[in-house]
Amino acid sequence: MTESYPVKISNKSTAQEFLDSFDNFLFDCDGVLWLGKHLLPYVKETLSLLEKLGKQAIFVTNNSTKSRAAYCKKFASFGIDVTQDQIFSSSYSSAVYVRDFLKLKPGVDKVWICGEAGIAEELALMGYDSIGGTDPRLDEPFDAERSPFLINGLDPAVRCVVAGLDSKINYHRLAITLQYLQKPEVHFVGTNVDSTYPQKGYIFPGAGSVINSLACASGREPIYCGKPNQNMLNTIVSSKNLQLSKSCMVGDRLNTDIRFGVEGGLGGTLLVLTGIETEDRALEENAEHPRPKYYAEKLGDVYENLQ
Ligand SMILES: C[C@H](OP(=O)(O)O)C(=O)O
Ligand SMILES: [Mg+2]
Repeated sequence: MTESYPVKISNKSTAQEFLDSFDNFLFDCDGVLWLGKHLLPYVKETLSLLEKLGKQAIFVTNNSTKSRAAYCKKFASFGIDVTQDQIFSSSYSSAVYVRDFLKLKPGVDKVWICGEAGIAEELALMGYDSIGGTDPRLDEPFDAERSPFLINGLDPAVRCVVAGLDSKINYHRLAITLQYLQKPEVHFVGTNVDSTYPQKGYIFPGAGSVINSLACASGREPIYCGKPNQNMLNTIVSSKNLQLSKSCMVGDRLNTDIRFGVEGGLGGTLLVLTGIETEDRALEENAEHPRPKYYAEKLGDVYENLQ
């Protein structure tokens, strides 16, 4: 099926056509709604407009640093009311994978985390004990003769490593995570493949860059649970009973968000240029990623062009 040429949302008629085409909007977060602590222009107004029109908003982030509950608090800090069941984070989809696909036994099998608090929190909600992660002893400089994670021996109950974005990544965390990955019976799960992470005025290394270093050292490839993995979309579609043709994925990255929407058979996709991608990339034909159906300078252009 040939892709239609991407339509830029830049006036009233394209904005109205876009809104009228869908009932459900799946929003990526980093690079679409916000850049770190900075809410992007007219995001709040756009979400309010969708609510007024009776449209459904769902939030789908590859960022595993927070749990869904912590994301509710982040939305609230911007004055946006969101319930936990509207949020699907890669910390949650990774915990679902551990529970439903790996079928680890809660209270018996443990998880070693190379990542932030969101992963441990979502695993704990499913009854799993985890070690590593934000344990402050991992902040210490690495010394094989002194690391408590080595001198006390590896935990034999660990059956899975979950790795994600970690702003406190260091050699200690990488070294101990590798010890667990050297055990073939320990599963290797990555929360998301994103090579970079957009912040206001910067692009920083993403989870994929951290996880790739573990893949290189261990010679193993992880299962990635975030976008574009369709397990994540299947979880959303079934729990929300979505009509695919009336659903649109809104993202800032072609090889995760737009691929997720196109491969998931959604009715459409919108690429916004406030995160990772550029207009040239939105328009180029590239075997690496599908083109979006729509694109816009920013999400808020949907609202602004209707005023
Ligand atoms: C950038 C990505 O988050 P998302 O854009 O999926 O919210 C991530 O945190 O790696
Ligand atoms: Mg993003």
